[in-house]
Amino acid sequence: MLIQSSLKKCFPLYCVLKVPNAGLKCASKKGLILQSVSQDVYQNLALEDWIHDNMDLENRQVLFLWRNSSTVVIGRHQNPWQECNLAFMRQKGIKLARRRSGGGTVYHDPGNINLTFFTNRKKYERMENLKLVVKALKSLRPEIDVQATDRYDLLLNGNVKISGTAAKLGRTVAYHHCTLLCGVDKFVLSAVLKSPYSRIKSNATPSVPALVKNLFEEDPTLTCEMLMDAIAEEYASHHQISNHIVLINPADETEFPGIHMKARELKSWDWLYGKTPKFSTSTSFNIGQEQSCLEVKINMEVKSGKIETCSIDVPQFWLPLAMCDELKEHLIGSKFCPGETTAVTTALLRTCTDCKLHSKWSILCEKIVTLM
Ligand SMILES: Nc1ncnc2c1ncn2[C@@H]1O[C@H](COP(=O)(O)OC(=O)CCCC[C@@H]2CCSS2)[C@@H](O)[C@H]1O
Repeated sequence: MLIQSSLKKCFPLYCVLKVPNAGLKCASKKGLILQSVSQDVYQNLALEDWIHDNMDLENRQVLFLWRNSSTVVIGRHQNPWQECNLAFMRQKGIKLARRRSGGGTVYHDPGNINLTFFTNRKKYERMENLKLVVKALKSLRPEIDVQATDRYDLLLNGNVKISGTAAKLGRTVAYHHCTLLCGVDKFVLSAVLKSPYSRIKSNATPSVPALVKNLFEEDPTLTCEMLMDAIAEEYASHHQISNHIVLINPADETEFPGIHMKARELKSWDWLYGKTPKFSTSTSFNIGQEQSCLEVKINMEVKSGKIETCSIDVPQFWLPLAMCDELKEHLIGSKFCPGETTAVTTALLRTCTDCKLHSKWSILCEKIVTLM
């Protein structure tokens, strides 16, 4: 429920008030607490970018609170094929996002809160931010056992992770963002973070898997709203600023000029997949041949998300070398993705009039698509 800012006077100092967008212009010069009304990961990441690029963070600190619909968020230098189950995500409508900060892969849904702490470079202090979150949790549930680790995770009861951290350091400004697992779907979390590809070689940053727990499992009476409000209150009190949470809509181009373009870039194939560090993948599978089995080996090198080299090793008596070469030639230069590969191989299959060879080529093409 939105409360008019004129009601502010009626509330005690650190009771959180929520005001719509208009509050941004007249907001405190020293510090600001923003909360997104959108659960679209690309819009929210675009808003992070927008704040980073456009707001005066030299003399002002900003806390941004946001949640997303089902999404896997990979780090800036990661390989999505290596980190998650893309086929499962496509099937379930789970989004993929690549953030601008480094680090590992996490799963978001509305049961996960994200907190972004913007400061100037000098004031960038991840441990201080995490201590603030712990203090907020303790203000709600004094008995809760949450501690920050030296890799800036938050652990519950000393052994299960409830928060992961990443950061982006600019020349003059910086942000630290972290998650807070409140009530995410843990079955989906573990299913999406399991990659089906075991044979990818790359220098991409690997994630550090951990046992996770939701805060709601510890205390089912907590809610995301309660937790966000408690963190906002603690932030306001710590920075001695107004306890208003300004509700903002990252889809509002008038308020945030240029934000649509930022969101479009974050959603693009070139950013999501094309930014993957170069990798190679190898696979082998068997094809039933009358009473026996034939082994097929495929190796590919993928650069900027596109197939750079490709080798397909099948016995020549099964498929003539020339046909293998033709398939390879068509694949090289195309995107390492099921859509484009299906289009390429379908066009190629149309050129084959020999029924038997067509079906063999087709088996091969189908297998290649499942690799993606
Ligand atoms: N939502 C969430 N929160 C905490 N931990 C998680 C989550 N999802 C998965 N995991 C666990 O963390 C590891 C990966 O840990 P790892 O340490 O490799 O990576 C991170 O923690 C990155 C945190 C990024 C935070 C950003 C803040 C705003 S946008 S995303 C994964 O394999 C799971 O075991």
